Amino acid sequence: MGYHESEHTKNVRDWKEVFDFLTKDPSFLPASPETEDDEIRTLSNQWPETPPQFSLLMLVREVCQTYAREVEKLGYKLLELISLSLGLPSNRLNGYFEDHTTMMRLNHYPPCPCPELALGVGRHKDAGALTIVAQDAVGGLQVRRKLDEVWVPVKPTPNALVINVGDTIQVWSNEAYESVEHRVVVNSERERFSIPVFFFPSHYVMVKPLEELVNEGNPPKYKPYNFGKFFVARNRSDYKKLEVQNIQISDFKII
Ligand SMILES: O=C(O)CCC(=O)C(=O)O
Ligand SMILES: [Fe+2]
Repeated sequence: MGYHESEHTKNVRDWKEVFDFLTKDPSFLPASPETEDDEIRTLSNQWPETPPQFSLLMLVREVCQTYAREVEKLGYKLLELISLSLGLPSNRLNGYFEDHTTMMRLNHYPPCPCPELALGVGRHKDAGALTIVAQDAVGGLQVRRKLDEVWVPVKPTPNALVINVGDTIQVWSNEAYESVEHRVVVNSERERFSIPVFFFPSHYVMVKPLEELVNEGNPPKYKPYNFGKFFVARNRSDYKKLEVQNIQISDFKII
């Protein structure tokens, strides 16, 4: 985990640079998406080793970690509210996050000379449970309206956070909640900053519709899948050809 500027969405380099760090260090993910490969990879943050005390670097690290801790509290609160809204005990989802792989990202989208030819982030759905995003006043985040497939801007609101429901909650809730498709457009004049915190469950969690929510009248809409394998496959497929569809939860849909 650290700085890089080579994120791709479907083999197109995103017009952005990022700094990523794990909120739980170390975290664990499968080494590969192959089901027969049970090797686990250890991920660690790459903070500078010994920054001088009271340096700007030290301050940035502290501010980032404090912010992440607070947003994590909010994330768990939201998971509790989602559980209650589904008629479940408030702590129903907590066990899935014991060895979570939650990550915070600092996004910088520089001005782009040809914004019509590039995207800050190509269209995608977030694979995890929830994403909590702080964005500045520039704008650029868009969600795809299901009704007519029009891209609708998510207007920046001062002092407000954007909450994205991810694929995992769509499956757990058996589609009571839906993961929204979104993207980020860039512009030629103003740089943009955003800070998403991605809530990812433990890599070994088998994601499937919660048993309490399914019955004869509402049968499970998804087959179980391993979160870590799904996540790694999703990241890998971002480097495949444009025509190749990313792995999606629809691949596990029971029709
Ligand atoms: O920059 C944003 O507003 C959101 C970025 C995003 O969707 C992502 O990194 O998954
Ligand atoms: Fe996203």
